[in-house]
Amino acid sequence: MNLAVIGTGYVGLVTGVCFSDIGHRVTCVDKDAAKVEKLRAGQSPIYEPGLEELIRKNMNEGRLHVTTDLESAVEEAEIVVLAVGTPQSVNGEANLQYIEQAAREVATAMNGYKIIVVKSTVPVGTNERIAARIGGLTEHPFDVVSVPEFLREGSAIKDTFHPDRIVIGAASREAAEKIKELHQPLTTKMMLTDLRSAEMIKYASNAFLATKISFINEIANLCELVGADVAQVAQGMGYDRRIGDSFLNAGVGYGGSCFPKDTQALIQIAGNVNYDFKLLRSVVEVNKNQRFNVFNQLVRLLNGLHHKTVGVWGLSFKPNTDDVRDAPSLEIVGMLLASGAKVKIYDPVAMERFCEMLNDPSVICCSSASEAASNSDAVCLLTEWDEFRHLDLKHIASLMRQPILVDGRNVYTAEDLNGAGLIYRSVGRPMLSSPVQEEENVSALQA
Ligand SMILES: NC(=O)c1ccc[n+]([C@@H]2O[C@H](COP(=O)([O-])OP(=O)(O)OC[C@H]3O[C@@H](n4cnc5c(N)ncnc54)[C@H](O)[C@@H]3O)[C@@H](O)[C@H]2O)c1
Ligand SMILES: O=c1ccn([C@@H]2O[C@H](COP(=O)(O)OP(=O)(O)O[C@H]3O[C@H](CO)[C@@H](O)[C@H](O)[C@H]3O)[C@@H](O)[C@H]2O)c(=O)[nH]1
Repeated sequence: MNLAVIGTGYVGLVTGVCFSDIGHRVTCVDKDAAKVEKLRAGQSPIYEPGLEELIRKNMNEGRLHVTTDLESAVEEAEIVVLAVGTPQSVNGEANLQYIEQAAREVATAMNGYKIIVVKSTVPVGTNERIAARIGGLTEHPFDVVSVPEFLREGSAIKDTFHPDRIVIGAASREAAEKIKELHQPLTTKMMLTDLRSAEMIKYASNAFLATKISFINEIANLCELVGADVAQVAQGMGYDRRIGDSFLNAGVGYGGSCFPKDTQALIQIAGNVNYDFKLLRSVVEVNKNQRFNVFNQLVRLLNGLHHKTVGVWGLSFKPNTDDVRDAPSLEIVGMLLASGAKVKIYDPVAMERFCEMLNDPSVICCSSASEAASNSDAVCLLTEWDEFRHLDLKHIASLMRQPILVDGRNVYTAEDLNGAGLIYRSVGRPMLSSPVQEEENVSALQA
């Protein structure tokens, strides 16, 4: 089949690559000419393990094309996939200007029947509105089908080639069956539903996962007060198949381009029909506060931050991506700088994007975790990149002015810390900080 994919962000690009890899002819369209040029040179505009290789393979084999020419791509396609951004507006609602613009452009480029697949995350009722808009601009027949995307950044390829499920929302049974056929090589776990339910499934899924994270973060905060270990608690809970063991990692809270904006958007969707989604409002509030925990620990341990040097390990909102959209690191580094600390940052891939987004020249960029720790009064770990798991902590402690490590992602075990000489704090695991050992570490420091 011939597909046009509009938007080459995470979703558009990975979708385009996936469908070309299973044998379709795909043209990815983006209005950002620099992105298109980069892609044409075989370079991925985003860091995602395995993506660049797949882009090159499918381009070389002639199935994947990239262009800024939306009109020609739509003319040639039987299926047009909309995968443009739906960022957060100032009032929390999803900003639909890009999807509306893309729908208008697709409508005016149509030259015959098309199935228009909406993969962008859009509020309930949007697919119907898009259909009405397109219908007002073209004489040609078409169907709009909602196929929400569930991929995770950092594991986007695996999630797309082996999805847990494909949700297909449509008013036309025929169009839904066509889209089902398209996904058949990827999975048999497909659900056909109406447009509004498909739109709601996406928001409800993200809101539920965000709820799990805020729940375990609250349990972590409680564990600290009562002397229990949240990692043990999560493990014990996870054995219950009704609960499941995923999304129970306590830490600095969720970030990224999806959970923060989609939880806010669902609160707004509810608000628009006079429903107060109390639970979700609390989830968001708990998440906001969770980012302060690491900061407060540093203030306590260092007796204030003025003229102190703090190393920061990990900046992307999660490992295996260079995405820093709504990353907890942005807020935490901002607070450290505002409190008068000197901040030394390190991330294996997200340095450039982070610095662009933070836009504060006083931050010190380092090329390794040990460089960020050198002569620092404390280090805080904000993203659990694999390379941080394999550091020689004793050596790290020896480089620091004060051997203080605040682990915002519960990366290290008691065994890792044994003999490292660190004053260590994590999230909801008070048992890991042995007061006797720490007193010895502090005395050694004062001597
Ligand atoms: N990022 C994720 O992991 C993820 C996962 C699931 C769902 N989603 C949803 O998918 C959608 C896309 O997210 P993203 O992160 O891939 O987007 P993004 O914002 O990173 O990229 C969107 C791209 O679309 C392009 N674009 C915008 N309007 C265009 C137009 N009229 N013509 C051509 N190109 C146009 C932009 O230039 C940009 O490159 C959002 O609704 C998001 O909520 C994202
Ligand atoms: O136990 C956990 C799991 C995740 N996180 C954090 O939650 C955020 C989101 O992580 P994850 O869900 O793995 O990444 P995303 O790429 O944002 O993917 C989410 O958002 C996408 C966009 O809507 C959806 O498609 C995915 O299904 C959904 O998992 C990150 O900051 C993680 O650090 C935790 O703090 N604890």
